Amino acid sequence: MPDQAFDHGAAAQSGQAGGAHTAPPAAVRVQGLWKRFGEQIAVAGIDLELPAGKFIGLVGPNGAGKTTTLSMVTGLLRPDQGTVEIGGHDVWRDPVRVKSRIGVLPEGLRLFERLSGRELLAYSGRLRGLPGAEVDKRATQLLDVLDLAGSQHKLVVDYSTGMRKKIGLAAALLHNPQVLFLDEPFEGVDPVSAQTIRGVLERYTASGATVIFSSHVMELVESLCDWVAVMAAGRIRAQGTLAEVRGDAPTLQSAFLELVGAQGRDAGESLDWLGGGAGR
Ligand SMILES: Nc1ncnc2c1ncn2[C@@H]1O[C@H](COP(=O)(O)OP(=O)(O)OP(=O)(O)O)[C@@H](O)[C@H]1O
Repeated sequence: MPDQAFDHGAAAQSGQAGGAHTAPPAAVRVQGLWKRFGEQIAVAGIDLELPAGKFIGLVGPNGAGKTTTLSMVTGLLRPDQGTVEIGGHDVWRDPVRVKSRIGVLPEGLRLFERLSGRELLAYSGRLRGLPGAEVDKRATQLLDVLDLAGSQHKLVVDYSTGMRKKIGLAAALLHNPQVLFLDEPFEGVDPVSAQTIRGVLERYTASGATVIFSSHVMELVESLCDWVAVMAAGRIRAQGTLAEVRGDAPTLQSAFLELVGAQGRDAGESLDWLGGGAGR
């Protein structure tokens, strides 16, 4: 069970007007977050209030600003402006406290390639301050559940894409964080491994923890998440429960296309050279 005191702090400090029983406490609170890279505004002053104990999807098209947002929220990239609180603590003012309570699986994860999977977990666990015997126990269970036990002594450099995601997930879960951030956790993962990852995450949220993951695969988000934030061109276009964001649309995919203004873009005449027969 994650350390609930942390989330209670969030409830107390998230300033929920109207008092008791109105909304679940915020796991993550983002206010006025901005990031610019030269001329490019990647994140344009977003506000987010992500409830605790939920499976949350941050969705948006390529270049929407999801990775930039998650990097700023998890203390990996300094915002130009704005604040981020996790469990009521400011990520940039109180980074050690916050980082001890979160797990992160970043995009383009860099791992220690010359360690075996088990050594990587042992190293991560000790870095997190866990006793050796506890690290061993947790690592054995995670390797087993994630179907990596047979490859635990293989070097990470020899792992496949899906195996890398799974060992990265194990490292992010080892210290039993209260909030887990995953950037595109299912990208490049086969259906069997995806199902395994999904099972682990569902079990984790069932204990009261929060998962926040980015994706552009709507079917996946629709089947996994109870809460969704839609991002496009650096802004949040909608946030709320799956039902609220979907509205009257038949699927999240169609609601999403409407929200990001991408409906009906087809190639028309512009790709008239493309195809088997004509013009050869
Ligand atoms: N380090 C950087 N330097 C310059 N521009 C950047 C940098 N990182 C991101 N950007 C730009 O910021 C915008 C948002 O990028 P970001 O990677 O956050 O989007 P995303 O929603 O994660 O996209 P995708 O789904 O394709 O991964 C893009 O226009 C991108 O080119």
